[in-house]
Amino acid sequence: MEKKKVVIGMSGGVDSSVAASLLKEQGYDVIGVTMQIWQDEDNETKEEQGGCCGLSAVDDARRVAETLEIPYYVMNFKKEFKEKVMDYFVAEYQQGRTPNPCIACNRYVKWESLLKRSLDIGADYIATGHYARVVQLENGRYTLKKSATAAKDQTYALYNLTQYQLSHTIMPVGEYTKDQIREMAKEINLRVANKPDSQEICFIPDNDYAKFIEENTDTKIQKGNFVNTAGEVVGKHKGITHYTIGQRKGLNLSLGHPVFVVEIRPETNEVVIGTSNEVFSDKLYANQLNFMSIEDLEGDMKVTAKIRYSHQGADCIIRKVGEDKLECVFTEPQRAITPGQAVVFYDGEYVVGGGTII
Ligand SMILES: Nc1ncnc2c1ncn2[C@@H]1O[C@H](COP(=O)(O)OP(=O)(O)OP(=O)(O)O)[C@@H](O)[C@H]1O
Repeated sequence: MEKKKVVIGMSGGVDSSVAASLLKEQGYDVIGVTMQIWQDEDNETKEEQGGCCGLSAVDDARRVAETLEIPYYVMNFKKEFKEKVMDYFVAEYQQGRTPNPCIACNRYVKWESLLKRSLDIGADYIATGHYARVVQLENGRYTLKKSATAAKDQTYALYNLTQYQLSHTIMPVGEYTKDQIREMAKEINLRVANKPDSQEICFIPDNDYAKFIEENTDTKIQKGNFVNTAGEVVGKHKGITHYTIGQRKGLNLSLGHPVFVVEIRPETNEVVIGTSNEVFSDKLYANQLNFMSIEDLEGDMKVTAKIRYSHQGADCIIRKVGEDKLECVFTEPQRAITPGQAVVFYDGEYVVGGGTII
């Protein structure tokens, strides 16, 4: 029988390198691909342009491919990444929301663009080093199951993959712990075995989001008022792009008690601050819905919801309140429900679906 062909996205890190090796062991015909996504053309030789797709990533990935004796290519996805990830990131902040660029990158760049190009060159699947497991349920639907190590689980950032995309996806490292993956990397003599995990947002290496936004927009970021929940002006803010819900640091307000951002109002350029109690809420609405384990939501459903990557999850009831809108009511109020972030629903270990908090 002819071997199934898999394109593995290689970022030069430990996880995707071991994923490539596991796929080879499992008998697939494996092709390594590194996507070039964000570095500036003029700066390609600069060391600090590393990221997950700079020169050192390509060098590392190429060496791993040589060690594993698999064909290796570098593909350019800068246009897709700029449009679907960087431009979206800037636009969302300007609208007073807090975006999640990794989720946009996963769906549109990794799964839409890379999957398409991979199928075009004759592949049957794409694979990544994400900590998650693709499973097909008894009802025939594909979904994601949390990774064996809860602490590394990345299903949150993958909730919006479609059924078609999931049916062409393999995530080989989801069954293992990070320690096991590092062990395997050593066994197969991968030089990248001790490489640290990648951090934060890849295209903003110094983590200064506001500076990045300012440099990537023609619209001038305007200073405005901090107001309290009673509507009184209590200070001046640096521009709404500097803030997110729940933020306490960097407000430069001394009101005699701790204050937090509770709302951002782009239409009036106001940042609303409140007490720690006012950052809590027991309800959210979401749109841009995508369901995995179920075809659609009918009636009420009891699930666990994660409202940000680092959230441990909370019990709630979800129900549709429009064609592309749902309401989620938590058993206990949750801190800092943030518009623009994803909310992902779980039934035990399995992803039910998710959406964008509005
Ligand atoms: N530039 C890229 N080119 C190809 N695939 C990529 C690229 N960046 C990320 N990926 C794929 O997405 C997966 C998850 O990426 P993420 O940034 O979350 O993890 P990572 O720490 O880079 O993982 P790794 O240890 O494999 O480097 C990677 O394991 C890899 O398969």
